[in-house]
Amino acid sequence: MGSRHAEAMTHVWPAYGLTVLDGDRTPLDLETLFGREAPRVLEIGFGMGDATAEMAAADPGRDYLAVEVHTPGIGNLLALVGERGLTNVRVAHGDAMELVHRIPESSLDAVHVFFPDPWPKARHHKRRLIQPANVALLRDRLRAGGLLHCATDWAHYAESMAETLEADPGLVAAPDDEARRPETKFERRGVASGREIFDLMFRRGYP
Ligand SMILES: C[S@@+](CC[C@H](N)C(=O)[O-])C[C@H]1O[C@@H](n2cnc3c(N)ncnc32)[C@H](O)[C@@H]1O
Repeated sequence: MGSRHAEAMTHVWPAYGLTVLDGDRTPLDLETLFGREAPRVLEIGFGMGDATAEMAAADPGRDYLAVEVHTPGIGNLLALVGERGLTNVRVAHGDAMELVHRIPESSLDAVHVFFPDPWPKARHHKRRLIQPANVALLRDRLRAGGLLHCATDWAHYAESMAETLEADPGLVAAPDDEARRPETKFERRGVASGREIFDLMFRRGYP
């Protein structure tokens, strides 16, 4: 771990970090976690977190709960949060779906899943994040009208995402929404390899 990350783990993690333990189902009190009442965005698998920090800095009226399993990414986002003085980001270390179980229903304004691991081999598709049971859980955590925004540079995953999202009975396609997000690190890699970028946006329907 570099000194920048070590410093962030010492000084930023205690205030803004959250460890996700497998099997822990204690409901999260988001108002206490963020210290205010505001619309909330969940970002799943933020990688190194540069895009997350950029979005949170440009969007101070909303709170960002960002979850990642990769330790260097945790250190980097914490360092960015400290350096940029961001008070609207909380950094969760652990499995995203374990965290989702702890988020109250109808409490999120948006869920971002940007460039999740594509698991291209057919025998690994079951490891993909965007699959029916996970989508149902994510949709329940959104408020009515809340946005589920997925992006990928893998055409086959985009097709399977579209099928899964369209099949969910509580989601409505939002084709006219603008894909407003910074370019991410994995997106840059995909573009450099000549791959097309797909943004899929769905909103939770009103009951
Ligand atoms: C392909 S990278 C994309 C990172 C970033 N969103 C970007 O676009 O640059 C996928 C990320 O998801 C993280 N990830 C995979 N499974 C996860 C899980 N179950 N919970 C949290 N993060 C996960 C990985 O560690 C990795 O950093």
